Amino acid sequence: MEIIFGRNRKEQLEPVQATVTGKIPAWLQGTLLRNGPGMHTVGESKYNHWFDGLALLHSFSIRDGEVTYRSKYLRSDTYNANIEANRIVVSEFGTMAYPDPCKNIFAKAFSYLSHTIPDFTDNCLINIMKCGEDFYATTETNYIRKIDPQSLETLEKVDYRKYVAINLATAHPHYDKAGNVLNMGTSIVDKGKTKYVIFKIPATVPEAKRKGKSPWKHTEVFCSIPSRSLLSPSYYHSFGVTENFVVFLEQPFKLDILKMATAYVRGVSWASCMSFHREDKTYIHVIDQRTRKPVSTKFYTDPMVVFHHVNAYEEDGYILFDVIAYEDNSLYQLFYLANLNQDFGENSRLTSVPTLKRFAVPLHVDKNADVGSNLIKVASTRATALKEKDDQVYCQPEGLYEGLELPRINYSHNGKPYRYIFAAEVQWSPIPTKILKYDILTKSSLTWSEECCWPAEPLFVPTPGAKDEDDGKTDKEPACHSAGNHPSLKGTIGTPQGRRGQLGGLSTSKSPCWELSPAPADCSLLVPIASSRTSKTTLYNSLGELPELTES
Ligand SMILES: CC1=C(/C=C/C(C)=C/C=C/C(C)=C/C=O)C(C)(C)CCC1
Ligand SMILES: [Fe+2]
Repeated sequence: MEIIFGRNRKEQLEPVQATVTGKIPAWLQGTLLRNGPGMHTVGESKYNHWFDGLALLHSFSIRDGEVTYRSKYLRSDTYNANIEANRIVVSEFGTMAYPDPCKNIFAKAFSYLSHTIPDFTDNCLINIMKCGEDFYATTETNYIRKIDPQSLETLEKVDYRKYVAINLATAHPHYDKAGNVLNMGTSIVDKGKTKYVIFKIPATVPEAKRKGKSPWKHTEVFCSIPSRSLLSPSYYHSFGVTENFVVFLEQPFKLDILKMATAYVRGVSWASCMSFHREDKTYIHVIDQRTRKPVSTKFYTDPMVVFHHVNAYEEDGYILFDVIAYEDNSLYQLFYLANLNQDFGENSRLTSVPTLKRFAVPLHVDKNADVGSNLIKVASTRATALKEKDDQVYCQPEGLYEGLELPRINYSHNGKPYRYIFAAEVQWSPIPTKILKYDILTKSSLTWSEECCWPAEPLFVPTPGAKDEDDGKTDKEPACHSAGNHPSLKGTIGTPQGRRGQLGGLSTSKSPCWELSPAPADCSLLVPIASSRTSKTTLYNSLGELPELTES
């Protein structure tokens, strides 16, 4: 089987009716929005990395047991400039581009250097964020783009920097019950300091307070944590929250700001300005949401690379938090299109397997505890936290499961005790073949797979009125499709099958990106993301589009 990555996708502007196999519960009404790279070549020019591709928005509208699919490219300034020039003119994660065809790099470089940090892309391909009633396509730069969730049209561009001093922000915010957004970003060399900023975007602002101003004006800095280094802040893709705390990992996967400031002149990509420092530690910052200050104990663990926090919660004076950890940054390396397209089998092997790890952090450290003693006294985990000198605590995680990524949970348990993780199973290859349900309590797991199916990030939607954490199926409705009939994988949702083997998939969002509908948008459906009996299958993964697979 030949696997072709980075082939440009056509947008599907008119909604098409999907073929539904099985039966979708009648109460399932809503739209699943997904985002990801869809175009990797513009004219003769090609992006280098899969994360560079131009954002393609997808929607799956489910109503009365039927599904319609549509897709549309995000009309970002980046997209428009590229299309107009018929070549890539805006730099992305793995591709440095030159707007001036004569490559008059010096004039350009001066203007960049005078700002230290260049103007980044607004190609928001990673996720969809909900702020109040509004939806935004997001990436990890300072720009996000409002979108119309029905028509998938691109609306205004929001520059975070106007409201909070950050240059980068995560695409995995958290949401509280009221829908307020909690996110983190990095402020680079601003007034001589580099710091990580936690900020809150209110879901709504009363008109009296708002006085006609944009609700963004009410974005509030919650806390900021100084970076250990002015010129090499950590890269992070997500963070954890509990009811009272925020957990932030300052990991030794870092951005080199000096390299970034000169990348344009040197003709290298942003990705080349990131490196893993395996000799360094990973610092675990715990921020008390009530005082808005980091706790004073210095927690740390061994070097690792984490993209996805799964969940975190408080138990008996401890914080337990779960992440998918790697031993290095090989994941990013793997997604270079050159690696993906050539000899896929060998070049696409991860050098470290993504592993679910549980950490435990004590909230009260007994000053008199012996140096070397384990401060973790909860029976539920084998994770340890060893007391050291000078208020330092060395945390060692408990390894729970190897070979999973794109984790999701029942979001009503976000920040709270929980038991189940839904994820894509990935062993040594970045292309998942199974959906996994992992039970943290019994340490047992269930998987679903089917021939010619490459699942994306699963999404758990609870049954309306569900009591059990993993109740995502109504007894009145049969589960859909073959996978849905698996009694124990109930509640996991893939994306409905579309026409001619076109299937949807993936969203990296941590919150339910369902919108609209007076009926509850909850769902308990498991449909394979990609299941086609035709010889051509188009898939989307958690980043969006997966490659086209052609059977030979
Ligand atoms: C453009 C740009 C960036 C883009 C990063 C991207 C696009 C990351 C995607 C990560 C994903 C999808 C991870 C999945 O686990 C940086 C490096 C933040 C900073 C410089 C400018
Ligand atoms: Fe992600």
